[in-house]
Amino acid sequence: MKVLISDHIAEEGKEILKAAGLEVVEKVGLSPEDLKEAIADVDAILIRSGTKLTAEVIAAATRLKVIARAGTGLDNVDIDAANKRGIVVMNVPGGNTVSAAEHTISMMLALSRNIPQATASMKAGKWEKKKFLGREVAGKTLGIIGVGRIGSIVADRARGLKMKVLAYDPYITQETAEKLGVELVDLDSLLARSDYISVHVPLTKETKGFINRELFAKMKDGVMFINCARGGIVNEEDLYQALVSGKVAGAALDVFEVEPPPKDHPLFGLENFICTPHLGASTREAQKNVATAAASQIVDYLLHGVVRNAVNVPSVSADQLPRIQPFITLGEKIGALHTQLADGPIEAVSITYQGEMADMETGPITLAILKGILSPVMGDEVNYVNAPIIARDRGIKVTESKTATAEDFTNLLIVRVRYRGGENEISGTIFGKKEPRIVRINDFRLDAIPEGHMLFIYNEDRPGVIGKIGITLGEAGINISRMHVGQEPAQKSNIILLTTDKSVNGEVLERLKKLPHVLSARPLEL
Ligand SMILES: NC(=O)C1=CN([C@@H]2O[C@H](COP(=O)(O)OP(=O)(O)OC[C@H]3O[C@@H](n4cnc5c(N)ncnc54)[C@H](O)[C@@H]3O)[C@@H](O)[C@H]2O)C=CC1
Ligand SMILES: O=C(O)CCC(=O)C(=O)O
Repeated sequence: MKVLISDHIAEEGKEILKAAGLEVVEKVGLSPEDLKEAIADVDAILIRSGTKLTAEVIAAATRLKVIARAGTGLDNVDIDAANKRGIVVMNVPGGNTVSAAEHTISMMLALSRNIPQATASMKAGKWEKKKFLGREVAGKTLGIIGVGRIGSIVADRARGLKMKVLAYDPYITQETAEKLGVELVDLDSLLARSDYISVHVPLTKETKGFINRELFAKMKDGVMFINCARGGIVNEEDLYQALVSGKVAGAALDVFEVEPPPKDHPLFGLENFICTPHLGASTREAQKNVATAAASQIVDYLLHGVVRNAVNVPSVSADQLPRIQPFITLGEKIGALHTQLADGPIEAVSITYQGEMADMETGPITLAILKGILSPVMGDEVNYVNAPIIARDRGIKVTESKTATAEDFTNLLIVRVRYRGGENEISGTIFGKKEPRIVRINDFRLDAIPEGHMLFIYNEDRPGVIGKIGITLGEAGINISRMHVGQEPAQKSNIILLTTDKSVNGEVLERLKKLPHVLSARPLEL
């Protein structure tokens, strides 16, 4: 499988991809047309903020399965277009948080002490000591808009600098604010009371153009303003006016509405404006973190089907992942088994998580079950992203429930499927730490490893049936590697699950079906 790297990514990330046996193609700085060509035959793309994955580019990516962002923001990716194509979009939230927060603090201090301006002045041969009179941050008030991952680290560092920190974030609780040592206030109070204001919200429909003329007017005279979050949150024209009028004494931007901004951007002409070219995450540490995490996520998804940090699929947290991964495999196998056992189109799926599973993140397991159900019919067209959409479009009703106890097992996954004309129930568990087992099919108890070419036989419980099946397969040169027999004494019937070295079909299958006391035989691929 092939991975396209279209932005500058730390070497450590590339090494992870190569070590996993993936072909790595590196093409940085492509035009949209060249990107469309380069993305056409890759299975994954690894990007930062430079690559614009528009709907048009995504439409050209006929093999693409995963977009991984070595960083947080995904505003350069058309996620709706990816959803429609069943492409998993992943990011690495948190990997560059400290770097972005430190950059914000650097911007605040650089603004306060005129460091960029003084550097430029000295390099121009001047010694303008008087001109660059600064201000201390100690004892001043910093207003943080959006106290998530980055905003809260900025708050922590600012408190270390002896600043008073106000926060506006309608989505955090008073308790969280207290833990962070910030005073949670409404937006107007923050604007009116802060000497410095720093924005740390995501760019959304709600926050686009959020910091505008009206808000600047409500700020303290001589406030200093910093945006290291996303361009577009601040109206750049309104910021320009506020800087020219002196309402805002200084502003620092790391991010712009259009990146890179036009060379003649009006803000560049202002002495009290400083900027960096989206450098918040550009540290060795952050780049190593995000590149290795994004690369591992690509490997996990392409090679093991495990989704981490996906924005369009419920993610599994890193601490839950080792626990949940075997259940994802089990869920997918049970789903695929159901479709192959159903004698008509599937109408409803009812999933019960029992025992220790009940307190896991079960969302990804449900997705895996749906993917398993749809895969035998749709092949590669279905994945963890589009499985619930396809299921819904096909009128498959999905319900989930959880119970803390699980009969004789520590964990039990019970999937009941109603198809037109009947119902089947399959239960599975994980033995040890990661061995998936099918432990019940309808009323039959068994202990089957769900993998490879299998044969499902339903027969009357009479002596000699198993021997005849073995002989029939042996004569056809088919080797049996495992056999599981489940008994239903009340009905005097058995099910036999065989694992074979080849798939069983055609004439051999017909001969098996005609054996005395064999009621049905069907091949399964798991
Ligand atoms: N300059 C750079 O290189 C980097 C920039 N970023 C950007 O930094 C920003 C923050 O990132 P994180 O802290 O990781 O995000 P986060 O999701 O952890 O935090 C965002 C916070 O904003 C709050 N929020 C959302 N809408 C709001 C609104 N209308 N008003 C007030 N608060 C609101 C949320 O409740 C949340 O607490 C994002 O825009 C991200 O794209 C992230 C990494 C590097
Ligand atoms: O990759 C970068 O340099 C930008 C990082 C960023 O903005 C993000 O992670 O959201």
